[in-house]
Amino acid sequence: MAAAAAAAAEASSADSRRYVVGYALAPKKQNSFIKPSLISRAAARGVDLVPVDDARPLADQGPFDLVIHKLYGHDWRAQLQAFSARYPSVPVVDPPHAIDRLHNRISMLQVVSELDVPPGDADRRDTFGIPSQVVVYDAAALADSGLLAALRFPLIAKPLVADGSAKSHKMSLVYHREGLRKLRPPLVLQEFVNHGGVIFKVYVVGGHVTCVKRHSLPDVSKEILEDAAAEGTISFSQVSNLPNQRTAEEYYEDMRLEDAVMPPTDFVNEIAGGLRRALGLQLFNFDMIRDVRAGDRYLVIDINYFPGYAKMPGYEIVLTDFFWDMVHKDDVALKEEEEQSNHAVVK
Ligand SMILES: O=P(O)(O)O[C@@H]1[C@@H](OP(=O)(O)O)[C@H](OP(=O)(O)O)[C@H](O)[C@H](OP(=O)(O)O)[C@H]1OP(=O)(O)O
Ligand SMILES: Nc1ncnc2c1ncn2[C@@H]1O[C@H](COP(=O)(O)OP(=O)(O)O)[C@@H](O)[C@H]1O
Ligand SMILES: [Mg+2]
Ligand SMILES: [Mg+2]
Repeated sequence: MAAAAAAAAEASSADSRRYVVGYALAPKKQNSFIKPSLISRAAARGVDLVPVDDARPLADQGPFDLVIHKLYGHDWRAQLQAFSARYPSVPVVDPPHAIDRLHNRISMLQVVSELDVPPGDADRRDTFGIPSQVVVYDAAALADSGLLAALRFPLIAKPLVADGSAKSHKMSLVYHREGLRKLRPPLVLQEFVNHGGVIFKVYVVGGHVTCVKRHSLPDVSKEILEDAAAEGTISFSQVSNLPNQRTAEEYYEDMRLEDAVMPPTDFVNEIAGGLRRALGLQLFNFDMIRDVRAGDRYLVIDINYFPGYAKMPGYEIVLTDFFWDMVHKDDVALKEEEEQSNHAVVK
C-alpha cells in the first residue's frame, strides 16, 4: 500500500500537469512581490501565478491549487471562509486567525516568550527573549509611575496595532519621563536596547530560513541621552528617516554593516522553527537585535506577516520551492510516511 502510494507520488511529481497559485495582494505588494523573475521561475516548474480578481467572489474563481494572501477585513475573511468551504482540500496560506496575532505588538511578541526551543549545542551560550515592555491604553496610564517602574529610559514607543498602515509604523524614541506626554496611546513602551546599529531580519518561507543584516537605529549613548533632556521625544517612521544632526552617509559609514557578525545559523533556525510552529504561519519574518551589553543575548522586536520577500537573496527559488511543496503537499506527506515505515522495517 505504502509502496503504491510512493510510486503515485513519484509519478505525479514527474507529470506535466500545471498548478495554479492564486494571489490576493494589495497593488503595492503585487508590484514588489510578483516580479517577472518570480513568474518565470515558477512557470518553469509548472506553477502559474494568477491574480485574484477582487471584484468577484473568490470561491467563483480558479480553480486554484493554492491561495496566498495579504488582505484584511471582514469581507475578505468571509471570502476565504466561503472558498475553503467549497474547496476544503486547497491550502490557504495563511489562516487569518493566525495572522491576526501579528496585528498587535503585545500578542506578537508573547509567542517569543512562550517559545519552547531545545537547548541545541551544549556549548552554546546564546539566549533570546524580548525587550522589557508595557502596554499603555490611555493617557492617564502614562502618568502612572508604578506602570513605568519596570522600564529604563530610553524607550521606544510603538503603536499597539501593527496592521500595515503608515500609522502603525510611526515610532518615537523617548529619552525621559517628560517625553511621554507627547505620546498618543494605545501604544507599547519598550526599552530601547543598544545593538550596534545592526538588525537581523530572519525570513521564513515554510521550512526555509534566511537571515540577513540591515542598518538599524544607532545606539543611544549617555551623552545623547543627556543632550536630549530638553527634547524628550524624537519621532520617526523608518530608520532611514530618523531625524539626526548627521547625514545619512555619515551614519551608514559608522555602522559598518559588513563587519557585523551574524548570529549562529542553528540558533536562528531553531527560533524560526519554534515561531513557525507556535504561530501556525508559513510566511513571515522577524527582526532580531543583539544586545551590546551581553554579546550572546538576542532580542526579537518585531514579527511581520508576508514581508518584502523580494529583498531576500534567491527569493524566486525559495518561493517557487515553497509553492511546489504546497501544491504537492499530499504527495510529500505520503513520501515522508513511506520513508518512516522503511526506517521502522530496517530497525
Ligand atoms: O514594503 P517592503 O518590501 O519594505 O516590505 C515591508 C517589510 O519590510 P522588510 O521586508 O522587513 O524589509 C516590513 O517589515 P518591517 O516592519 O520594516 O520590519 C513589513 O513587513 C511591511 O508590511 P506591513 O506594512 O507591516 O504590513 C512590508 O510591507 P509590504 O511589502 O507588505 O507593503
Ligand atoms: N527595543 C528596541 N531597541 C532598539 N531598537 C529598536 C527596538 N525596537 C525597534 N527598534 C528599531 O526600530 C525599528 C522599527 O521597529 P519595529 O518594531 O521593527 O517596527 P516596524 O513594525 O515598523 O518595523 C527597528 O527596525 C529597529 O531599528
Ligand atoms: Mg520591523
Ligand atoms: Mg513590523
